[in-house]
Amino acid sequence: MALIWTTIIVAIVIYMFNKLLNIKNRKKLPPGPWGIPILGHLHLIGKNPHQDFARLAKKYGPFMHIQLGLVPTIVASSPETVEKVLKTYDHVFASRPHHEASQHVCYGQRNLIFSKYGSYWRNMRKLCTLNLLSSQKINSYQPSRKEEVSLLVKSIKRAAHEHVAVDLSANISSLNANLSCLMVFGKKFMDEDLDKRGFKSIVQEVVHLAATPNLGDFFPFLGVLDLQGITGRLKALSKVFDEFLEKIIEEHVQSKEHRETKDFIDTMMEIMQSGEAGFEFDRRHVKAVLLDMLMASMDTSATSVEWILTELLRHPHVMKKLQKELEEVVGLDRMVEESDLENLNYLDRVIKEALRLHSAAPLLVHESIEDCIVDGFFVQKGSRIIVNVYAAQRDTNAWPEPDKFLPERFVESSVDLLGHDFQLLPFGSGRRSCPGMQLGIIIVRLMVAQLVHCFDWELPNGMQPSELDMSEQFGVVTCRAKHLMAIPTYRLQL
Ligand code: HEM
Repeated sequence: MALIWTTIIVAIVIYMFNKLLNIKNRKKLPPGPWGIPILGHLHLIGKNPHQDFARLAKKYGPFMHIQLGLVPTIVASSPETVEKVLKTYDHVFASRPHHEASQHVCYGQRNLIFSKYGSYWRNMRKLCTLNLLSSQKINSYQPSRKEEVSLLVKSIKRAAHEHVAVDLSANISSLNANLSCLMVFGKKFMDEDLDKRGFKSIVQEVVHLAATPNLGDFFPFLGVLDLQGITGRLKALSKVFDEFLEKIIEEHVQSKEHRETKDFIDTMMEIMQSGEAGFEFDRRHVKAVLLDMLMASMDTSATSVEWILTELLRHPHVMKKLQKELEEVVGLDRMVEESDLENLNYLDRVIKEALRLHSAAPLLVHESIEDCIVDGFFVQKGSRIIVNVYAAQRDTNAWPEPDKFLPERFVESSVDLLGHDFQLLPFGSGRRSCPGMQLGIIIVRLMVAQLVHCFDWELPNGMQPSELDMSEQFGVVTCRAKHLMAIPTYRLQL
């Protein structure tokens, strides 16, 4: 108890000291709501922070200042202010804040996703882009994508035969987990392989804990106390992961088998053993990046596909139009091939529009590495910089009727998904944008095209499209709160 009181008193003293400093320096901060001592604005943030920030931005503007505990925070919410953050001042805002979870799970923030901006991040990003995520590497996994998607279609075909509803969310997530494991480890993992709780549930627990607001992230001196017990759980999980990764790396090292398609472990271990990385690169770095690739690829693609299918089920006329395009380009006597994807223009529009409404990562979290002035407003070094993708992608100046699902809005538009346009950023933009974008787009296109081409879909229990629950569950990725269920009918003639 005495410890907690001491902590609270120290927090109050630091808070008052910061306040006094700010008053003395009289720097003009961006507009924002009044906060309360110690907490700042933490109490204004609920289960869906992207929606809470968007509501606040309507009142205080698209470049807003808030205080999350002891951390000064800027939230950019319009395409114009997002451009300032991710383009004009990208060199200042390209770092990441302290992240208690990745300190423990990702070998002291040695991974790419959470590493601070600097030479280590630059070297690691280059290494991953060139060796793991190049076009050549992505193409080398084409056969396993084809095989895994065909297996999913076969299993759904059985459900179609019995005319029963399938859990699309679970199936999509399982397929993505398999694709990621094949790419990273060279094999799929059964549930019991990682721990008796199961591979997927362990990964999901880490992802969930990583997204849970940790007091240590907002009051750094509270980190060691672990008042919420999150750090303890993360340390236990990181031990499970570490043993798992050690075991599988060892299997790779011992294996004399020549593998035609090298998985990420083969590639990373080769680089480590050759000593050619050109920067400190040992087993901890290999393991941190392997975890990155697993976590970054599994849920982002799955969530994107889940939301795209949700919107198609809510808008049957769009589903029909997409099926018509697939019939014209592919025909009904074969399945979609990756080479067909570039000819599917309507598919492209459907995907853009669904990711505009449901970005897997609605908030991008960066950190400022130095003091700077943006449009006359002071941004302090060490500020957390939040890009509210959700708000920018629904900005009324950029998007007429922003809440409506209208793939046709892209007919005359040159806006793409690649981060050139600050009103559509599902993969981010600038230095910290997604290096797995090309792979992510292929997987999403392929899965949506295949599921819509092979099957007609109807909602179970006579549910009307307008009755579909659209609640979101915010996290490292923001997925559907409830699993998507639908009844398939097979439609190909083969
Ligand atoms: C549809 C699928 C995907 C989506 C929507 C997505 C989205 C994103 C977003 C929004 C970011 C953060 C940008 C920022 O903070 O400014 C990101 C970062 C990242 N993504 Fe993806 N991603 C996807 C697939 C993938 C895949 C397949 C991989 C690798 C196998 C990957 C690897 C990464 C990595 C390593 C980062 C961190 C980059 C850095 O901090 O420098 N992503 N992704």
